[in-house]
Amino acid sequence: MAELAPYALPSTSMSDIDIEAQVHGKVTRYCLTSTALIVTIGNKKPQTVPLRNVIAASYHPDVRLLKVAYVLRKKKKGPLELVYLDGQVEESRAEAAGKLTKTVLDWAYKDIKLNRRLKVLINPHGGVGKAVAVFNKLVEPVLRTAGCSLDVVYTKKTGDAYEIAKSLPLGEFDALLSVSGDGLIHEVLNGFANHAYPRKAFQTPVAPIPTGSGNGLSLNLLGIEDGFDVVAASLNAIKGSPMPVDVFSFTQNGKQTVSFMSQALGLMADLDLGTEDLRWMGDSRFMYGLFRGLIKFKSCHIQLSYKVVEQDKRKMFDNLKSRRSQTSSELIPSEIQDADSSLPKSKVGLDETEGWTIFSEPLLYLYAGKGPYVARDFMAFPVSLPDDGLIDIVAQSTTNFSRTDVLASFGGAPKGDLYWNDSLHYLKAEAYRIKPLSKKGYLSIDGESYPFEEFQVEVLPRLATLLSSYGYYNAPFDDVKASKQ
Ligand SMILES: Nc1ncnc2c1ncn2[C@@H]1O[C@H](COP(=O)(O)OP(=O)(O)OP(=O)(O)O)[C@@H](O)[C@H]1O
Repeated sequence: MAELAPYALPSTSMSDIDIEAQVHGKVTRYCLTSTALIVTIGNKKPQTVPLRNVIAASYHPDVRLLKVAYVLRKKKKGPLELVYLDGQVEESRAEAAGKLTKTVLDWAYKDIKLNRRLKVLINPHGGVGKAVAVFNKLVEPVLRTAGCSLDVVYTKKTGDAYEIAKSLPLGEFDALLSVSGDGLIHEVLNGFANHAYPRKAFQTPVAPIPTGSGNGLSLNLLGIEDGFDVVAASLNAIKGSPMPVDVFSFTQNGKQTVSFMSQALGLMADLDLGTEDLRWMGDSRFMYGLFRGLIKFKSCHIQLSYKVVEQDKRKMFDNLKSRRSQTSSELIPSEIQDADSSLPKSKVGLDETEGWTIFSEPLLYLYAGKGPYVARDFMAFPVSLPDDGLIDIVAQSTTNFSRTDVLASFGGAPKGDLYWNDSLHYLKAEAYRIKPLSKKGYLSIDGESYPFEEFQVEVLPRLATLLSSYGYYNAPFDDVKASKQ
């Protein structure tokens, strides 16, 4: 997990909040520092629990019971696990125990609302079909221990999540959790777009709990180490801060849909939609699809045109670095007023041509979207920013480019190395258009299949809200590659 900024804590006398309790007959020592609770059980090695990982702390004077709960990685590369410690405190330390739990709770939830009210949608059939068991065993205990109230709905079919989001009572929930892959989130955001108060609906922070096959959104928010860790995702649901993000307006045959992650054609759509029958492989199916597609090495017959804003790779890389140095307080979403509650109007006409560029090289694939990771093995948009008002477009030309080159450069795909490849056109645009030049092909929108027909995509700046523990996408992009430029 990347380093989170330590909380700025009030000064206090540390000796007052360093106490002992009997936990299952073992003397357990709790010592609060400015960034962590250090717990030493018996003669064991002390556990350093970052305050962000503490989810509950209480003292019950009638039975002199000190209760602390946190999530911790017990093994270096293992998942986060929920730990409860209920300890008996000596009478002489009762006051100190009360003070310890109050201080721990104040600091562990600094600027974060306690007891969040969560709407939870669970797709029992997402990914490898284990969402219900995972929720019951790993997610619900963490959320309940943190005192969250849960309104849980199991989706029964495609469209349920859309309907729920469309009529979500606003103001009743602090966040919406999607125990699913990215497909259900696509439905939720489209439900918000069709809500009676769309802008306000979009202010409901969404937090993914990754139980799908790709889980790109979770990877982008939590990073490669924690992106598939449902306990890390639960911690983000409890403690993450609202982060405004751009989404896209996708218009096809006069119908507007919201896309939040990616649009893919050519090889990149084949490896997603062409591998639906291989869901049992988990996210390895994407790599399998990639190799299968590279063996075929089919050109993608489309006309791409765009309204470009930036295509200097070095500049886009520098912008990424400077965005990461901003503090999260500079990124607080602005309140939407009632009067401004309709969806933003399209600024780009469908027949507008001024300021548009037509890309003329033959393409292996076109990939456009937001959020660096599209899968665990593939950082497709390494310089993507959550709220720059632009869409990142990757156009992989087949000119001067061989199958061997592609395979070689895909070795570094998890770290975004392809970005620096000269035959890969990477640009940021306000909008783009696709005209298919052949009859057959796949079009993937956020991993879902759409007709292989003409469409236009435009950015809807900072419309949606996600919960984030970082305030940016947690996808470190290699500086070493940049310095080679
Ligand atoms: N009970 C259900 N039975 C079948 N399909 C469902 C059900 N509930 C929702 N769906 C549909 O399943 C689709 C995929 O769901 P989800 O996003 O959870 O997983 P996934 O597609 O495996 O993961 P990823 O999108 O990460 O590849 C959603 O688009 C949704 O419409």
